[in-house]
Amino acid sequence: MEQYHHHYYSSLYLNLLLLFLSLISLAVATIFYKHKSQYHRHVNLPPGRRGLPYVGETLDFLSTGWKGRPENFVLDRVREFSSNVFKTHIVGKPTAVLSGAEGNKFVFTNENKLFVAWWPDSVNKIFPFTETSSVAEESRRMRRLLPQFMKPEALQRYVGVMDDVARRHFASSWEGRDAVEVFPLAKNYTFWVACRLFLSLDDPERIAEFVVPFKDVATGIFGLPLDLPFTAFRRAIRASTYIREEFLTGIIRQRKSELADGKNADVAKTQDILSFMLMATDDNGERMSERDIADKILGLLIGGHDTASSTCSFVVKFLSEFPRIYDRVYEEQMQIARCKAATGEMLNWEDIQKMKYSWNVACEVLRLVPPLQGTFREATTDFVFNGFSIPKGWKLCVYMQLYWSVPSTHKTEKYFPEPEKFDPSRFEGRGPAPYTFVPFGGGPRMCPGKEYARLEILVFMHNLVKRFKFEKLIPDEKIVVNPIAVPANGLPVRLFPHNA
Ligand code: HEM
Repeated sequence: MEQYHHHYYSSLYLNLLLLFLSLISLAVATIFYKHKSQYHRHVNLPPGRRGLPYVGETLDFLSTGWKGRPENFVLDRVREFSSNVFKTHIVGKPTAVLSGAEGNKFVFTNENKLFVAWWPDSVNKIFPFTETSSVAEESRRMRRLLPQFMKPEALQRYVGVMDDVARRHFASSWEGRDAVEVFPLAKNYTFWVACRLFLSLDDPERIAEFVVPFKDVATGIFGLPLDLPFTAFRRAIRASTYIREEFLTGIIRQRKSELADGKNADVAKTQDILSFMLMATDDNGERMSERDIADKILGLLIGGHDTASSTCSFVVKFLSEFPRIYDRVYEEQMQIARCKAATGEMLNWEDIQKMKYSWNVACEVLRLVPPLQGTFREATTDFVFNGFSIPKGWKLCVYMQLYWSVPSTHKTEKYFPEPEKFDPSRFEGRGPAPYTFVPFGGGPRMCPGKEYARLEILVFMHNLVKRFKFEKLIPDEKIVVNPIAVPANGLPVRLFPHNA
């Protein structure tokens, strides 16, 4: 009996051992096969480097931005590999960087077929909505909400409101001063416009309290996602919570009760984005939660005021460097201003249509100092771009603002003659070639705030040149990109009022 048991157990052990060994070899074979097939499937990955373990080439990527030449990260590699797509490892993931007009065209025309919206983890931690939903879904929801707010009738209405804010902003922060720091003031202006149009908030002191936390959020978004004390990232997470809980929730609740009581006589309030979000319903007839509204408005306030304030500031920089261009902008704006002088009437939609030269100047500013250098996507399927395989799951960094490309001829080609020269006439006539000038992106995901931004930049230019000439106080002030292009020292200028 004992012998039987012994025999029984030893053969059981032997069988188990054999089973175990065959499972292991099966697993090894599967992994090997998978790896091999993956390797073969993606044998033609784009050229490029992985960089250091974990951080990859992230530090290189960020430091070129801190030095004010973010394009160098891309440009150096485009030149080194003679390719307008290369692989790298930034934001903690394997990434393919696409650039040039070919890259732009490919991304704008294959949106949602080959890739979807994606943001680095750092963005997801600062905007916590993505814990319960995906970036792609939230982006779709935002895009469904915005057209109502950005439709032509609404935009036409905003011109006068923007002019009213600009007049009060210039009167309180520029007039009567010998010198100002332009960038913080431009931010106050665009933030005030956003608070007024999104939330019907019009008290400059209350608005000013929140300028700093908003700055902290914006600075932390694309930095290193190190959640440690004293890092910009930790500050951004705190600031985001503070803004949503201290600032937005109170405003949302108050409006909700006003709407419920029906005591909202103020027409502007019923037409702002907050009322719109409170009343909107999704496909199932459900209203948005307070938290959801706070998240969306935070995103809009960040995206909507930081970018445009960068452009307003660089308009001042370039106008001070090119007096002839300043004179032409001045002439154009004064023709409009003179018609209004007698009545004090606000700017309107027709006036904006007359600001053609001024808009060419702003476009040239957007070309030379684009507020956003690029954007991200995630590949939802394997695909091929310019002969190179991009595997499913890889992140794409679309570097939209590179005027250099390496077409199949391997010859570096320029889209803009003398690309470093400030020349607004490039935008006259037919303007730049398709897919070369895309500061607002393109295709289905093009910036929904483009027209709104155009209006607020032009209204700013009108109010600026109507009042002052100016001179830079730091002649060779650097530009830093962190993550939005800004003047390193805030752009201090001396003011010369026209009516002095
Ligand atoms: C000079 C000013 C601005 C510039 C240069 C700019 C540029 C851009 C760019 C390049 C994108 C990314 C497109 C993509 O991923 O393909 C974007 C997206 C976006 N922008 Fe703007 N923008 C500006 C102003 C504004 C304003 C004023 C608002 C709101 C009022 C706004 C709202 C948005 C939103 C909500 C998105 C995300 C769209 C999505 O997820 O599909 N932007 N913008």
